[in-house]
Amino acid sequence: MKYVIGIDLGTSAVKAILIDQSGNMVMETSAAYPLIQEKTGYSEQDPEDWIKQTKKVLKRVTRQFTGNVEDIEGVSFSGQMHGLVMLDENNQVLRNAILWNDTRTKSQCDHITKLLGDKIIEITKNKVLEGFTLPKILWVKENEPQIYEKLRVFLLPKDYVRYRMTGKIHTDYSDAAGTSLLHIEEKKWSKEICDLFHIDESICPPLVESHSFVGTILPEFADKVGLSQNTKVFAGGADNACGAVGAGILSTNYQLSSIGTSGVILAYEESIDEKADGKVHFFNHAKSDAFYSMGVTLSAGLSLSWFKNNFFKDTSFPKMIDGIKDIPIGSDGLLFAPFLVGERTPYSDAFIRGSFIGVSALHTKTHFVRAVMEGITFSLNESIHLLREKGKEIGTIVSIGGGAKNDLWLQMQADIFHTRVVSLKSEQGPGLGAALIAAYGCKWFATLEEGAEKCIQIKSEFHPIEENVQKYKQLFNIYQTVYDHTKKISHQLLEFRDSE
Ligand SMILES: Nc1ncnc2c1ncn2[C@@H]1O[C@H](COP(=O)(O)OP(=O)(O)O)[C@@H](O)[C@H]1O
Ligand SMILES: O=C(CO)[C@@H](O)[C@H](O)COP(=O)(O)O
Repeated sequence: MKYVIGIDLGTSAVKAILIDQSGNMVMETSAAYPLIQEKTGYSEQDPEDWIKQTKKVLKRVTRQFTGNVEDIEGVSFSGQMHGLVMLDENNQVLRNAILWNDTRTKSQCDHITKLLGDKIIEITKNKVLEGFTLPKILWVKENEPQIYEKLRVFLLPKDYVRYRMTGKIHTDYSDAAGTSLLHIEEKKWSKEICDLFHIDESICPPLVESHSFVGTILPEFADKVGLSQNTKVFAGGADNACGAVGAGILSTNYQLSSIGTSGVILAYEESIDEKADGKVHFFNHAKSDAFYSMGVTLSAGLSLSWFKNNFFKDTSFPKMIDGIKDIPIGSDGLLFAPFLVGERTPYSDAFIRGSFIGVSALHTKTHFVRAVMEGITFSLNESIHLLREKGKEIGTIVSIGGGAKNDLWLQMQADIFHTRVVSLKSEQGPGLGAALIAAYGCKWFATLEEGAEKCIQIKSEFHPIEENVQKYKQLFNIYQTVYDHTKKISHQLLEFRDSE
């Protein structure tokens, strides 16, 4: 029996899964690392933490593995998108990685948008947002010129881990798509954008397909983690693209809802969107020459973890959530907007902040838990709303990520999204997607679709309950007015805080 490993470099943790050639999930393990938030709006990680924890999960896999490690034929990656890792001429890391949820780059985004105008959407099919990579590069150029001077190549997070494993430098199209530097249709780094911002194109890593074989494991790395040096390494993809592969979003029949640190609603696209307007993201898929549209809630799982860490520290997620059964839909008039770190879809506003509205003397801590979960799901529903407006038919939604572990939340998704929602045997969509990419690279399957068919198993399904749907529709209409009503107050509060 042969095996492959999928490594998902998430924001909160790295997860590794081992699958066998029959499509069974043999092992699943994870190791966490911290976020470094030196100032408000900043979000960084030390790439060395990724390496340490990736080695730890791989060691765990090989220690528990009862077969011959030579039979672990391939490895591939899924990674948090957009993060900037800067390497010098000796491929040494120059500074902490600046992550997708870091919002320090407002002025760089304004500058890019001013200089490029409509061209940014024409070339990259997306607006430029604070989280994307190009504005981060420009921020370092302006604010840390001594570091920028030494920059020889930048990588996305999972590409750096793969580099340390293989000694080879690449990125794949699905991750490159989130940099604001890729010509999405031509699948080339945009010379026009590089030239306009005086960026040497040589800092952009060589581009490959997600299933491309990029090398084998360096002897020292292999020894350390117990893998064979012959294990083949395949490029992998952006976590949302891999999540889509791991959830079988390889045709227009299914859409994806992912509640990780961020939240995502994603729809498969067969061809380039000639009419992309930047309201939702449009990126290259990890499946060759396919694409996807996606809306992002910046603080989805993060909102619930934030709430738990502050108010339910010693309670588990299942126990904390269980109480919401006894709270009615709408949390007795309490509404939450999950803008803890700004919001992407549909507002693209790094400075909006979250709010609880309607707090009254009858509300308990558990009302707040329900309100947080409802607010996150309403935010995701804004992306569904935009996709429906674009003419997308929302059929069955496959729910993945930490949020898919809870049946009450899955039912809430079905009721708010007003569609059938299914959960999978493993909610680790991106890790499974990475494993499927490795398996496809190893030629276990003729297509990714065939692999998905064999490996993805539905666990349970949830149908909208009409009475709930109607109540949530009313509430969603109210939710949609929160941004406009709180924008000015939010911005004033940030000004006040920053003037202190
Ligand atoms: N048992 C659970 N039920 C519901 N939500 C959960 C549960 N466990 C974790 N979560 C949510 O899932 C999020 C983590 O999801 P995950 O997919 O692991 O994130 P990432 O890939 O960003 O590291 C947490 O922030 C938390 O809000
Ligand atoms: O910025 C985006 C997508 O554009 C995020 O979805 C990141 O890719 C991080 O993902 P998680 O760690 O939340 O899975």
